[in-house]
Amino acid sequence: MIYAEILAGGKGTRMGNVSMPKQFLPLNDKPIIIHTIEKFLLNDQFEKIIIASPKEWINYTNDIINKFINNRDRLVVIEGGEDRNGTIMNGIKYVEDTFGLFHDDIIVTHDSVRPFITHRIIEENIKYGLEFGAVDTVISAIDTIVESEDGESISNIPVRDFMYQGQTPQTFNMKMLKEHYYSLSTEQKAILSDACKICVLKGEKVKLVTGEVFNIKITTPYDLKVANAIIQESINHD
Ligand SMILES: Nc1ccn([C@@H]2O[C@H](COP(=O)(O)OP(=O)(O)OP(=O)(O)O)[C@@H](O)[C@H]2O)c(=O)n1
Ligand SMILES: O=P(O)(O)OC[C@@H](O)[C@@H](O)[C@@H](O)CO
Repeated sequence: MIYAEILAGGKGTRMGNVSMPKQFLPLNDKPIIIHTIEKFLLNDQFEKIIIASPKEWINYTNDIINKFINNRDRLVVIEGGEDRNGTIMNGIKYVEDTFGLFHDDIIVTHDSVRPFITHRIIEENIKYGLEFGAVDTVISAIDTIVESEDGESISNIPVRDFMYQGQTPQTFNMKMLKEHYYSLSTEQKAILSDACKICVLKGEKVKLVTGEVFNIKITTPYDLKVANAIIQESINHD
C-alpha cells in the first residue's frame, strides 16, 4: 500500500510571534496546510493521507479540513511527535495499528509548510519509493556550501557539483525506516536534521528525485512573503 503523511506537528517558532503554528496561517484564500493537502488529494494512489498535528491543534485541523475539503474520506488527523522524526514514527504506528504493516508498504512524508509541491514530484517519489525503498527530493546547491566546525572559520568547502539542498517529500519503506530508527542510539537521534539521515547512517541507498526551486519550506515571515508572491504569480498566469 502507498500512504502519505503530511507533517504538521511543529510549533513554527521561527515564524515569530504569531497566534497559531505557521501551517495554519493563511496563504491567499486558505490555510497553508490546506494547499498542501489538496496537492496530495490530486493523486489517487494514496490509500490514506495522514495529517499529524500538535495535540492541542487536532480539533482545529479537523475544522479547517471540514471547511475547505469536500471529500475527506482518505484523510485522517493524528497526533504529531516531540520532534519531526517522532511525528513520522507516529504516522507509521497509525498505519501498523489500523491496517497492519506489510513488506512493500511505503510512506511519502512531506512538510505541511511546502505547499508548492508538484504532481511530478509526488509521482516520482512513489515510483522510486516502491523501487528503492528510500527517496529524497533535492535541488542542486545554488550557493557554494561552506563548512565550519566552530562557526568562526572555514573547515572545508565541498565541491559544489556534489552538493544538493534537501527538500521534501522523503519516501520510505515503512518497515525498513521503523527498524532503523529504533536501532539508533540517543546520540545518533540527536543529530538527525531529517529522516533520510536515518537511512544514510544505516548504509541504505537513498534515490534522489529532482525537486523545484519554488518548492520552498515556509519557515520565516520572509518565506511567507515569498509564498504569497509565488501564488500571485501563478494567479496572474492563469
Ligand atoms: N515535532 C514536529 C516538528 C516539526 N514538524 C513539521 O515538520 C515540518 C518542517 O519543520 P520546520 O519547518 O522546522 O517546522 P517547525 O518545527 O514548526 O518550525 P520551527 O523550527 O521554526 O519551530 C513542518 O511542517 C512541521 O510542522 C512535525 O511534524 N513535528
Ligand atoms: O526542522 P528543520 O527546519 O531544522 O529541518 C527540517 C528539514 O530538514 C526538513 O523539513 C526537510 O525540509 C528537509 O530539508
